[in-house]
Amino acid sequence: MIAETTKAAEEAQDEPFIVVENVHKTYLLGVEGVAALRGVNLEIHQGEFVMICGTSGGGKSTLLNIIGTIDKPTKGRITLCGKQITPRTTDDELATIRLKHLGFVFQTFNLLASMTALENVELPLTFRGYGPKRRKEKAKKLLERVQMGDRLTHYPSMLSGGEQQRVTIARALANSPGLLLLDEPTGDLDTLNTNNVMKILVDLNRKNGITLVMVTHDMNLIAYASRCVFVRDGKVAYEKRTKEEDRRKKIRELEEAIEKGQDGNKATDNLGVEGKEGGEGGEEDERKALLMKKALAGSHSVKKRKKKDRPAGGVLGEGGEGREGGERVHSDWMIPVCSSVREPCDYDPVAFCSGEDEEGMACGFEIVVEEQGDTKTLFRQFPLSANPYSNLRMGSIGRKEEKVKDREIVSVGRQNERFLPLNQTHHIPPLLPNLLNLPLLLLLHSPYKIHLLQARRREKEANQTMFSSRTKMT
Ligand SMILES: Nc1ncnc2c1ncn2[C@@H]1O[C@H](COP(=O)(O)OP(=O)(O)OP(=O)(O)O)[C@@H](O)[C@H]1O
Repeated sequence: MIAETTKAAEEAQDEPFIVVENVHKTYLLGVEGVAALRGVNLEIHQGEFVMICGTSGGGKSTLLNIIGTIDKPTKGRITLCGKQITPRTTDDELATIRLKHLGFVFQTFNLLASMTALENVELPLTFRGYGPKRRKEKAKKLLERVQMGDRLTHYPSMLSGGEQQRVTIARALANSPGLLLLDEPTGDLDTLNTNNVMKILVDLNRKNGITLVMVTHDMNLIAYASRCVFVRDGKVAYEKRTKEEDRRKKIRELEEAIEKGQDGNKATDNLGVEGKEGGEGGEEDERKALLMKKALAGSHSVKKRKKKDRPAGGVLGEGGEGREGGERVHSDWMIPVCSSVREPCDYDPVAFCSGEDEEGMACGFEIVVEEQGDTKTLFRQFPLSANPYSNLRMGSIGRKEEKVKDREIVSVGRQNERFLPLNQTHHIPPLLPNLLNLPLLLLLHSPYKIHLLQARRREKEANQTMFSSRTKMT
């Protein structure tokens, strides 16, 4: 009996964790479309660390997004954790798979600038209904796991790129995923930070048994993985396994490099702000307040983004407002959310409500969802003292009206308006650069059904087309 059980367990282990069968993906663009994947076949087993490499534009990110269910194949089949995914799989089913099994890490850190490291990690736990005490404890543990226990109250702008990426990894681990999908997680990092991130990933794989699939351009990294899959012209060109002894050697070298590197770099690692946990000191508080104001105003440094010129995964717009080369850059992507009064919803809508203070500075937001006919505030954050509704630009919840008095929302109750129309969403990018990550986070972490509209390149075009374009690119 025991022998049989063991055999069954071994066979289960032998079952591939991810099966990609003849997967095609064509993006609808122009008359012909873009064939990003043209018949990919791939199997990945539990506990593997697989890198996806290959030429630029070859289809790596598309493949990763399809494995991660944030994009759907045009043709072909994916089996993920024993569940078959086809073009007919519903968004609800996909959300459940993501919530149960998957964690995501992207090249750009996607942290919310107005929230501390701890709060950023708490966010997915909030979406999942954890109470404040429980989620704080869990978020703290996750941050300690990525060696960020001494940066809990730091805002993203106070953290180095590598530290921000570690916070993102902690956030991706919030739902205890069996599979972590990473799209060039070290693409924006220097060597020291790349080493730190790689060490964490290797440990997650080897010590915690988490399966990793990572897209990278960096050929120096591939020996950390057990296998590398090379993708070219929308197909798997070839695969290469790393010899276990080579892998061990590479990891040993990594550990040595970290030991040597960290001593010399610690002081400059976080913009000179040493981790003073919960510091009462006036100077520290002032510095934090200033950095936070800057972050909210979108003036924190935004690194050049490799994929700036197209929406990530074909689903979400990237961009936002920031400074590049000292210039203020406005996003030309729409924030792809919300339903409209003009078009009745056939899904649970999500609205963003945001406000700005007298100086026009973004100061808060909330997310409202509708559940069985009732609206409910899922998340609310008004970190600055100004009245966030003094100049309401966007959103508003159904059958309810909100007023703000002394920083607290005191009443609710407006009739006949569910949400502000979509044509007002173009106010958002200049208003809340910070918010651009929210649709992505909601998509990845919330159990709510969210219907994302394809981001449109130009506002003008978007204003004309958004009401009719409800569907994602498939
Ligand atoms: N949303 C989109 N709309 C239209 N075409 C897209 C979209 N996303 C990707 N593509 C196209 O699909 C092809 C594959 O893109 P993908 O991002 O998967 O490649 P990649 O191998 O990850 O590239 P890179 O290494 O440069 O990041 C490219 O030709 C790209 O231009």
